[in-house]
Amino acid sequence: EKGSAPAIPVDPRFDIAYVTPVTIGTPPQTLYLDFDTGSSDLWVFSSHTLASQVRGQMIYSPEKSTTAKLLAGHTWSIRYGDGSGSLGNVYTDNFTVGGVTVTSQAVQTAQQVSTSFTSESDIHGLVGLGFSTLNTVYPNGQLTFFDNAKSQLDSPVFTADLKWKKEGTYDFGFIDETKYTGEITYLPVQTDPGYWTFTSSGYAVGDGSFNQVSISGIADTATSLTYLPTAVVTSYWRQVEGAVNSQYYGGYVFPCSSKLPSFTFGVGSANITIPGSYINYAQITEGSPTCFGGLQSSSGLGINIWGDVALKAAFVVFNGGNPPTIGWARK
Ligand SMILES: O=C(Nc1ccc(Cl)cn1)C(=O)N1CCCC1
Repeated sequence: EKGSAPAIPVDPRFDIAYVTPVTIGTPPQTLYLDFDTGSSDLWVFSSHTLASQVRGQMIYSPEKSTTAKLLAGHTWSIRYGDGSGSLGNVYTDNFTVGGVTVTSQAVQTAQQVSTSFTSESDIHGLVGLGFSTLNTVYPNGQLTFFDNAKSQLDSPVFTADLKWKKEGTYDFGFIDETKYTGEITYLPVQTDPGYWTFTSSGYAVGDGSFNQVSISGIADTATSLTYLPTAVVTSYWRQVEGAVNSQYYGGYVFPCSSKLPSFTFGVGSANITIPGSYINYAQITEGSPTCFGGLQSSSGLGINIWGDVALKAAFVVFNGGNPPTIGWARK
């Protein structure tokens, strides 16, 4: 089996996130979910979510699905790197993405969600695509959609072709050669504790010289920006006149009129170049001459994160084979 589904930018003014249509249950209920390689819970806004915390989201109602089964005695609770979170209980039901169906997928129904989820009406939940070891369901951890689907896929892979302010694609079970140029460079993945963790071989700012330095980080499709070591980020923003690391705004801001340099990162002996335009993330407020950078320091996170700002510059293969690897190609 194989399948494809669109990755639609939420608020295409600045690619906050990407959502993908899925159907759950019988008859099928359609929701738009944020596919997240940085976590491993599949949770949705539901008929169980506090009414005061639902603001326009589509919801999954298990009581309207003839194939839904309560996973009795199971609960979940998750906290993300930006401080947002959700919690609730668990059903199993049929779950379909791009024509690939998993029967009896654990679908975590939210009873509570934090304010940032309530205020984002275009995101109706998340599909975790990290390793199942990260799943928060208690007392028995559940498998991700990808882990459940893997055995029925033509190849145990999924790919991410995210795009700048445009609709991209998630493919399952195959590698679409038309989506990239040149070769795919595969790197080893550290699967402990459960992220797609790989080591980049270095970086260059604009047309500058390449700095060979190992940067271990996670590929995270649900993190909007990219967070790298302070030394790397400082050397980037030093090239932008008027850029400052603002305590007030919580990161590097710069004059929106700036022409930003590109940022190149190494993947083995190859490299990926993020155009400067992708690093101009957004005006700090509507109409402001000050913009917020898409490349920020990871100090304080304890982890480097290659988020959407980096991922959308590449075609990325998440290979769930034995051993798992991650592939990068230019496009
Ligand atoms: O919070 C996240 N990433 C993240 C991590 C660190 C920092 Cl500073 C900011 N963001 C993340 O992946 N998600 C998934 C759903 C909502 C947020």
